[in-house]
Amino acid sequence: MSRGMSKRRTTNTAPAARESEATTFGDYTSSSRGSSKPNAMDQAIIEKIKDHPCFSREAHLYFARMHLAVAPACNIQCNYCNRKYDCANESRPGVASNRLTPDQAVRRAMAVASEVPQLSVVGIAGPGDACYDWKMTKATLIAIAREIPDIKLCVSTNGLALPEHVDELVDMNVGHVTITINMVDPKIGTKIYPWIFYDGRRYNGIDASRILHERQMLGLEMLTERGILTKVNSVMIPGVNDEHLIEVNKWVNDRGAFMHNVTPLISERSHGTFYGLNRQRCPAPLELNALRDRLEGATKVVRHCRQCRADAVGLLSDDRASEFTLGQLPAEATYDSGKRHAYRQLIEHERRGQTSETTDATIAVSLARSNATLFIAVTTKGGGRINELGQAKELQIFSVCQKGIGLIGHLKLDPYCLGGWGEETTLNSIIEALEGIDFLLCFQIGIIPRNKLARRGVQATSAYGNAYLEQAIDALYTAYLSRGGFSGAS
Ligand SMILES: C[S@@+](CC[C@H](N)C(=O)[O-])C[C@H]1O[C@@H](n2cnc3c(N)ncnc32)[C@H](O)[C@@H]1O
Ligand code: SF4
Ligand code: SF4
Repeated sequence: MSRGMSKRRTTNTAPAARESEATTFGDYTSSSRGSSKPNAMDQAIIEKIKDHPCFSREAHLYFARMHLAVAPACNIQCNYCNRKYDCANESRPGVASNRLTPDQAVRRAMAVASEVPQLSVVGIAGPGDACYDWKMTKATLIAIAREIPDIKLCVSTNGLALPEHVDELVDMNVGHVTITINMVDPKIGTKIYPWIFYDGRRYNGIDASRILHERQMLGLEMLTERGILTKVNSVMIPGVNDEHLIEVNKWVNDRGAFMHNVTPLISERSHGTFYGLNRQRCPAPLELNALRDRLEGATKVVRHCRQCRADAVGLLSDDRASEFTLGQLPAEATYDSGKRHAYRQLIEHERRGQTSETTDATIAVSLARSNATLFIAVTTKGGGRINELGQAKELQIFSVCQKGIGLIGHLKLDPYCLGGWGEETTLNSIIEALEGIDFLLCFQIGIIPRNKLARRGVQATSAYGNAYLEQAIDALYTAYLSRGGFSGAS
């Protein structure tokens, strides 16, 4: 695996799942821990998150977001960010193929809302900072709310300019905000932020980090007081803030953050960032997973974030931004709500189906007695099913143990290697990415790739093709336990 996943064959290593309350709106599908019905959470909050793909793990299977890249300016510098570097094939936060004016953004949103039935959220996640580039953000959000009244609005910010806009966010009915908080100790901040621009002047060093920290905490407290759900993003930077994020988690938990989304640093020399040029390493997936497992408290831990581009469109696992570039938009902006409304009706039915099938499958797991933890990769392009026909754009990685099923993360596969399982380069790239994984569940797989994977210790099977992910993982785990461990793939 490209970012260093080590091989696991243990039966009682640290479980990936937390023992906290679990609902299908949290990070884990419940198993032996009890009900998967959503009554463990306040109904008003469920209403706010149930169709927000980033604030609910379950919702990301069914609902889509779009980012409008209207806010290019930023008031701080992070050592991992370079918004000038864009590769259309690359999915990374802070990059966007085109920066949009508010008018262009509204036209794009109306086109997407007419064509993408799953769309439920429009957000501004840069490419700079939504609260600093406030005029652009505000003009865009007001127009979107007018043209697509039933859409949820969302913004992402580093927090420095957040406090002065909190009341306007409330007035504009922005229900969800993300703040990136990478430290609560300004000394650590000096290793992440070389400067900030605040109150008409530039600050460097410890002063910059101290001001940023104070503003972030104030902004979070203000949002909590006003009932806006806040997700805190933290970038895990090994050797800089990895251990410190436990402390960050406590602070944001105490200030009412709804979710904590620890994401891995993305850093390559070609990005031209300070970290990239200085060879700062990125965390390995299992390292990230271990840190997420250590986060305590009421704040939910996010495991399904895709670290999207500033112009992303669609389901988190199936980006459709290339279908809605500026050049493809109709000159006249019109919005037809028909597809979205029809989809919402269908989805209620689909959700009920998944809940009952998943519950049936989890009962079987609860009967088994074992400490085994398995790491399982699945190919999917959305809808919560194993449904990708051999052309995996990404793999989702789950752990399963007696406590339940946890999404560890996802691995994007090389976009130049998408020809299908039969091609040598594709296969090698997939095998490389699966280092440390016990099973691969896919829609179909030939004998040659299956054997190649087996030689690397990965048992591949298409026996669960088109099944719901959690149901398939539960069934596989039960079968694995019943035959007493590894004994060849089906
Ligand atoms: C591009 S920023 C835009 C919003 C806002 N300026 C902020 O920083 O929160 C969106 C998210 O991408 C993250 N990000 C940017 N570059 C990154 C990188 N190289 N690795 C990991 N996360 C990154 C930021 O930390 C932030 O959480
Ligand atoms: S605050 Fe956001 S946009 Fe600004 S430099 Fe940091 S990551 Fe990039
Ligand atoms: S970056 Fe993460 S939180 Fe933001 S839209 Fe993508 S999945 Fe959601």
